[in-house]
Amino acid sequence: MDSYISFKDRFFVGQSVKDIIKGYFTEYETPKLVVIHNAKYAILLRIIQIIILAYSVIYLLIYEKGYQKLSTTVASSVTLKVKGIGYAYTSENKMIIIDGADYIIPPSENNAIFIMTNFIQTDQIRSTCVENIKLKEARCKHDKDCFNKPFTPNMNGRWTGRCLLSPEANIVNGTTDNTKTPTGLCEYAGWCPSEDDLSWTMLVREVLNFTIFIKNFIEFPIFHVKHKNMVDNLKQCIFHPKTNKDCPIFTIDHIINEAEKNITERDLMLRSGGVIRVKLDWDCNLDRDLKLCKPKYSFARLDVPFNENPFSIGFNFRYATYWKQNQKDFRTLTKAFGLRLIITISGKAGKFDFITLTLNIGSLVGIFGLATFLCDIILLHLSKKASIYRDRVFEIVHLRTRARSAIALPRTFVQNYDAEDANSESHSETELSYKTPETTPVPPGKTVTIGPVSFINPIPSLC
Ligand SMILES: Nc1ncnc2c1ncn2[C@@H]1O[C@H](COP(=O)(O)OP(=O)(O)OP(=O)(O)O)[C@@H](O)[C@H]1O
Repeated sequence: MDSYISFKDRFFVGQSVKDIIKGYFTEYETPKLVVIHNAKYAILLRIIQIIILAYSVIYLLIYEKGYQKLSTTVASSVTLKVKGIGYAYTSENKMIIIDGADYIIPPSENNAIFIMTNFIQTDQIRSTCVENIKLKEARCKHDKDCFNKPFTPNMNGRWTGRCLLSPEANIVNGTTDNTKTPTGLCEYAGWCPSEDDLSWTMLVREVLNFTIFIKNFIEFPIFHVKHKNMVDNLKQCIFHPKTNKDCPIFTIDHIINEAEKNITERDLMLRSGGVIRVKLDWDCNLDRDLKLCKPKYSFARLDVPFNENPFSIGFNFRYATYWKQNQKDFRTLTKAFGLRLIITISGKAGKFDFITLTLNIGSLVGIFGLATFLCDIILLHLSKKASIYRDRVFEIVHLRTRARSAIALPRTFVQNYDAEDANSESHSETELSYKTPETTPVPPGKTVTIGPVSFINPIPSLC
């Protein structure tokens, strides 16, 4: 019995494979079109088609430059140079002049620059001295208070274990408190005296008038195009958003105003430092003259505003310069506050490309088919006589009684049939009409013969 079934199965499988192969070489499928004679739906279809056509051609092809090959890969180099003379007053009210070599630290950086706008300088020598009064852990009454103390991040040297009585340590709210046992401060060995950042800070004046030259070279490697942000006949200039847009030299005032609109915040940025992002955005149409391709400059503040009371405000760092005198080591410790400008370059370029154009036109033709799809949905599901249209569009094929049920209705029948409203619409061939593919739900792999026509496995329909 089993062997009989397996033989039968094998026979049918073999037969099916044979049918498929035979069908593959003797016939092919082509979609059948149904002409819908109905002015209302035909007009709706044409309107949708016109909208799609206008959107595709005007927006996608022309406005979005669908005919161009795009590249966002850009190789770039930036050099920055700041010029301007500033000045500051020392604690002795002496004016000192500060130039570019003083306030640009370090002299050169990659895609960034630091401009010192405020600083604290402390001349120091290697020695032993009293700890900074700001350090609570350094307060002591006896030497043992300073011995074997754990490390604290703000200590200025290695503690020697001695407690130095210090009148400063008894000052509370600006007055000396003589009621309590006099307290002292621990002694440390290291660079003395310690820096006092509550003391005199030297604000660099005239910073807002400093100018920064942003020199940018770019390349779009895909198109082998090189370009720069300087026009050929560039003369000494200062950037102005309306009158001098091509000038790559900006005042610090312009940059800080663009990056921060609040005047108090701007003032604090000059005192405590800040970080500003400078963005050069290139958008080049390589089908036009390369000279027309210019970057857009934008400035934004990156550090947290002071009014949000962040854990760490502004931007600062310390550095030291060393010298020797009478065989003794000296250094000047500088705590520098200032503006750090970070430059970012982004860009895209487009150039006419036949392959891109062909591919985009292909996609647009695909989108065009959306009009018929939308009309079909309305006609077959939302219209009053949807069931009548559905009967005409979808053929139901009964395989077992194929002679009776597998009917492909003749075209004359379709033409004579009043689909929507026999009184209001005629069926002449000149009437507005559109075509929709007709589909027949037949189980996959089955061959259906209707009169002289055979077909295999049609694509499943909307039904
Ligand atoms: N920050 C700036 N503000 C105004 N002009 C600047 C600035 N940086 C450079 N320049 C001017 O732009 C021109 C080109 O500068 P570049 O640095 O390429 O040449 P340079 O001869 O090395 O400049 P310089 O010796 O004056 O620093 C020079 O005339 C220079 O003075």
